Amino acid sequence: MTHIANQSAPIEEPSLYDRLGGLESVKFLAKTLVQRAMLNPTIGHIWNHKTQAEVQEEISGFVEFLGEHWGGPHTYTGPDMATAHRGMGITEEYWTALFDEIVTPAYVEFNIPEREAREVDEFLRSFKPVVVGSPTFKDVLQEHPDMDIMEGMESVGVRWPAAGS
Ligand code: HEM
Repeated sequence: MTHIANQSAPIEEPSLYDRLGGLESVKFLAKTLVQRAMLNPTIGHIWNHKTQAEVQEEISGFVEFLGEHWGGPHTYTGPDMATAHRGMGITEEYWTALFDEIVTPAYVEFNIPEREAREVDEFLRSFKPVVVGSPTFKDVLQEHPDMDIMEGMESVGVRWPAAGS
């Protein structure tokens, strides 16, 4: 008598990526969130001077980023989140608008089950310390008109996120 029947591989939980519905769902989520962010009265201005290509690239990068973290077949090659948002001037108010007016309502509207919605929400919110609080790069320059732009805000002592945060 063998025990082969008991030795089957443990059943692997499907990834968040698959539970959300795979590539089409993640793409839809990424493009809808960015589209609504651009149209939002509180944060839309951040995209005022973005070109079509820049916005399209941002969405592709967002899909790669979410796909990689959520267990999909993606590799994100863009900048880390602090670098991507440093100098953008994202405030607490903008963050609240993003979640209260765009992200949270989307869970209900797109019938994302409670467990998946919670995982998506925890994931997105975990980036708050490296998305919120940077001054705009132009504000830093105006305060330090002789700053070497290529050396960045760090060169005039503006460190964001602050070390250890
Ligand atoms: C109010 C909050 C936010 C605003 C206004 C915002 C805005 C932006 C903008 C305008 C870009 C494009 C940068 C560029 O063209 O160089 C960008 C990049 C990006 N954002 Fe956000 N963002 C916010 C929050 C978040 C959150 C919570 C995440 C989740 C992790 C996120 C993920 C990304 C990613 C992955 C990119 C890089 C895409 C790439 O370069 O490949 N953002 N964000």
